Amino acid sequence: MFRLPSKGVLQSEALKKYIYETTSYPREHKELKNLREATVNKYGNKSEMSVPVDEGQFLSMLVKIMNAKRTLEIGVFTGYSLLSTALALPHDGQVTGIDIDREAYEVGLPFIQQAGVEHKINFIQSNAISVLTEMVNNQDRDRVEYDMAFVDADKFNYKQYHELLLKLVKVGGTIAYDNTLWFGFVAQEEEAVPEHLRETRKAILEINEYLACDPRIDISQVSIGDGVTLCRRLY
Ligand SMILES: C[S@@+](CC[C@H](N)C(=O)[O-])C[C@H]1O[C@@H](n2cnc3c(N)ncnc32)[C@H](O)[C@@H]1O
Repeated sequence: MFRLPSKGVLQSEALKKYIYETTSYPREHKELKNLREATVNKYGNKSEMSVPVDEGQFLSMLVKIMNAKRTLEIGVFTGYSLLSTALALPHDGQVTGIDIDREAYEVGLPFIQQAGVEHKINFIQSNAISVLTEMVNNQDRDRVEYDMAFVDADKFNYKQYHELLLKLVKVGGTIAYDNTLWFGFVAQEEEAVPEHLRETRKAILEINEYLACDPRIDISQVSIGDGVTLCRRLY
């Protein structure tokens, strides 16, 4: 009798390679490819902090499906997800990207400029918690509501980001949290997890539980990249 392969097989490196080669790489924007290669050249292994090419396309699709016009990004690095978003936004759309590290953003900036979308980007070099807190405090004055937010920064602050973003993203809008499957280690016993990944895994397990119990949102866990949790604000 035919039996379906186990989930482990479905998420293998071979399958990832198949997805990249058949769907992702052929449709990757030239400047995203250039930015990705420049990031690898400059940062080596650390370049793995960038969202992978299929996740960039997923974000782009989300922006388009939602007809998003104003979005937030927490954690920019060299800008792979930022450029994916900016390319997907309409001409008068804007993504506000927040990161403490301007140097990394400047590695990606020439490719953003070459792609002709710099005008859609508002980069803020700062700690994201203080920027978001200020945005919430100035909300009456600024009256800006965001359609979408993508969170890809310090995992220990995800709960705080969630509380702030629920005040900034409009009802019906989406908040996407990256890395919520943490290399698959969320599903393993602590002893099986390399020691340097345990603390972050614990923070991710906590936020996953927190989000799963939150009645203010619809939720969907997506197994793309390192896991993306999609939350839709209900009220
Ligand atoms: C995983 S990387 C982001 C990758 C990016 N989304 C991409 O596709 O290239 C995480 C980024 O979060 C930034 N970061 C960490 N903690 C932060 C904080 N408290 N406020 C702002 N940025 C922060 C780091 O400087 C780093 O660039």
